[in-house]
Amino acid sequence: MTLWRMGGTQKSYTTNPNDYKLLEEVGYGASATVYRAIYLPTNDVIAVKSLDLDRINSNLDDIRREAQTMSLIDHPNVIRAFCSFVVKQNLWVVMPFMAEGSCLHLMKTAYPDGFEESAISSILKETLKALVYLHHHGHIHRDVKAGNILLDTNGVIKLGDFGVSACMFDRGDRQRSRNTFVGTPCWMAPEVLQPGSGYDFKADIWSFGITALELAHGHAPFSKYPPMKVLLMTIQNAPPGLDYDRDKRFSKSFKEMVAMCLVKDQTKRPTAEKLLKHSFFKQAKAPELSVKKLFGDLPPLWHRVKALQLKDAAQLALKKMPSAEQEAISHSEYQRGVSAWNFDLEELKFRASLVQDDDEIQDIRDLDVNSTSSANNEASNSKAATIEKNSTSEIESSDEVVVPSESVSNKESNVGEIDNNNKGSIVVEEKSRKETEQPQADKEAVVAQAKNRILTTTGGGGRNRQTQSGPLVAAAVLNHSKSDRTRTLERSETETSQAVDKVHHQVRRAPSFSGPLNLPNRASGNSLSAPIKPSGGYRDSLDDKSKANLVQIKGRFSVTSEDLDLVKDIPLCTVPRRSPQDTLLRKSASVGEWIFDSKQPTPREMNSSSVSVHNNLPASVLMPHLQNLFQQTSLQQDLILNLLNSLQPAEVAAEASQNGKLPPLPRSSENNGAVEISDRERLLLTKVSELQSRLTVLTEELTAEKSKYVQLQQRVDAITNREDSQKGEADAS
Ligand SMILES: Nc1ncnc2c1ncn2[C@@H]1O[C@H](COP(=O)(O)OP(=O)(O)OP(=O)(O)O)[C@@H](O)[C@H]1O
Repeated sequence: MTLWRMGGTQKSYTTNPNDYKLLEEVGYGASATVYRAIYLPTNDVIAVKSLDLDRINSNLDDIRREAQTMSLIDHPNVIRAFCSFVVKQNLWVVMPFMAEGSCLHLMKTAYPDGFEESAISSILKETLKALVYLHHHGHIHRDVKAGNILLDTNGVIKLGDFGVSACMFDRGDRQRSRNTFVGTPCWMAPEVLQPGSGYDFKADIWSFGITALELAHGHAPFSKYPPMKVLLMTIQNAPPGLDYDRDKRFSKSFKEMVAMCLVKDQTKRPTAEKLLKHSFFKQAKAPELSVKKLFGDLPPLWHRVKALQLKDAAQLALKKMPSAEQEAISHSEYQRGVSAWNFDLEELKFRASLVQDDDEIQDIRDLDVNSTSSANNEASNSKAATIEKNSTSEIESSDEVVVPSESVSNKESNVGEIDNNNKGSIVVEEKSRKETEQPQADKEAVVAQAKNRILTTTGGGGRNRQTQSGPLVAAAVLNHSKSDRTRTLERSETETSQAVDKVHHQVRRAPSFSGPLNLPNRASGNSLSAPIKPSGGYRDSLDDKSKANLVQIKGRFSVTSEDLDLVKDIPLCTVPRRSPQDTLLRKSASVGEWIFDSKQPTPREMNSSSVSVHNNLPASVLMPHLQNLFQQTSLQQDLILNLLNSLQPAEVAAEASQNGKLPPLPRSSENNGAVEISDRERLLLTKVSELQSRLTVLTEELTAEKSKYVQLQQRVDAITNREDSQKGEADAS
């Protein structure tokens, strides 16, 4: 039996599981369940964190090395492990019991809209002290968030969960600047997403800023979105912050402090030490004055946890209900943006089924851009202009799914067909890829790699099942354990994530990525080819060019399809042409009315020989392309028709007389116009074939002339040679 001494005190704990009596569950994370427990030899109340080793992908050497480093930690604001040992397939980590749980639990229980500023300043100050200490000792925490800020009944605040912490000063294969991608998406700094660029302790400052927003609003920015979306938002959007107008209840110094943390350029973020000197923290009260009162009237932690679990379970059940019922019941939830994400799920599912890997990210990019607030640069962030709520509300009210079309000729013809009131219909937006691709090339690479990282979790190293023989901070064993998550405190996030994961199911099987991520260091070669739109407000942010490219807007959907390249490869004969009559009748119709119209002929119903050219493509892939092409052709037809109709007869007659006596375009009634246009088309075709015949004849004549010329040249050469030889003979004689 091994005895371990608590840092700074004389208390010792054994590694014999029989000395511990587990009581209630007081928390659960991605890979662990935390219990209130009694240490029987002394009757001390402690916490035991039980980690499922099956879910920990880190090898034991890493754990041990981390544990050794972490065992040196001794700070009043940093939770540390007393000891740890293996029990069956679990690793038990013994640590002090923080009777009020985490700030996240507290907010979920009683402060859904966040804490008041005095409590926030105290909580953040204590957390920052922990970071100063950790950074000073060469540690990056990498998982700073409200869920890891623990409170006890006396108002003591400790930063816990070193599951993903890293030691910067380690030797060997470790680097000063980390290159592993670990953390919780909402709290992750942009540079953490940069492949290969590495990050340092400033990543914790970003997470600290996000945590500040979390405590202020009751949730982290973007927390309702699936992880991949959060990653993209973090990269693309202006940093979130406190809004000067909307967050009136918070002081200027709080807003400034947050803005200082949430600067995308990590070099411009202050160190923890410097940040601690900010006026916001100077004013902070002692936690026992400002924090203790937060949980005065609340039931014991384990009751709260139980209630939260039940609530989560109920929400989960609600989400499994059929959508109609769900929509009726969860109106308030809809307003929070959860259902808004679900709203176009089928749409996304449809798209996910037909597009390769990269397209799914484009969906999100498009939605991201649409959701971005007017805050557009970091300078604005320094003024603490928040985009977080803006983006949320934008997305809540936004169902855009963007369908890009590369048919330039379609552009103007449909501009202005805007119906903003028609929720759920489709926007077809023309985009010049060149415009967006070039300036965003780097970002694309980053996003692609980030995406690949998300979708490919690290494999674990060899896993031994030996008893740990040294003091081990809970954190140490959590490293690399975040990939296969079934439970997380933020269940709603998980559910959202699951919903989106469902969408991505046909593209690849990915685990739920809510909560901390542990992702491979190396990006795969699967690069992202689609452009990223620059940040900006949703529809208002469309620049003039984009507006000019807009084919049609209906409702909040902005549906893009990158698939028209594929369409180009499909023979035109596979596309059923609508009658001109149909064209006239339908030219104002929403694309959305037909593009997913089940009555449209399926590829099988079309010319089977043509389709067989693409028989390696499944119908689900082919169908939308054909529909797109169908649409394209129809729109082009409409455009030609409109142009022809707009021509004056005199002009047409003049043109006709100049160019080959085509009959003038008849000004006809709506009824017979289509037939007359058809005649004209036929005549034009005849004219073209005539010209082609003439061209052929002329080409033949030219060829004949050329051969004549060659023959003549040969004869001239022969004569010249003969003359030369005769002259030579004469000279010789
Ligand atoms: N010492 C403790 N005393 C009381 N409650 C605790 C303690 N440690 C953790 N908890 C509770 O358990 C929850 C989960 O713990 P922890 O964050 O360590 O698990 P995890 O698997 O690392 O979670 P995640 O990785 O999702 O953050 C915490 O959010 C907190 O509410």
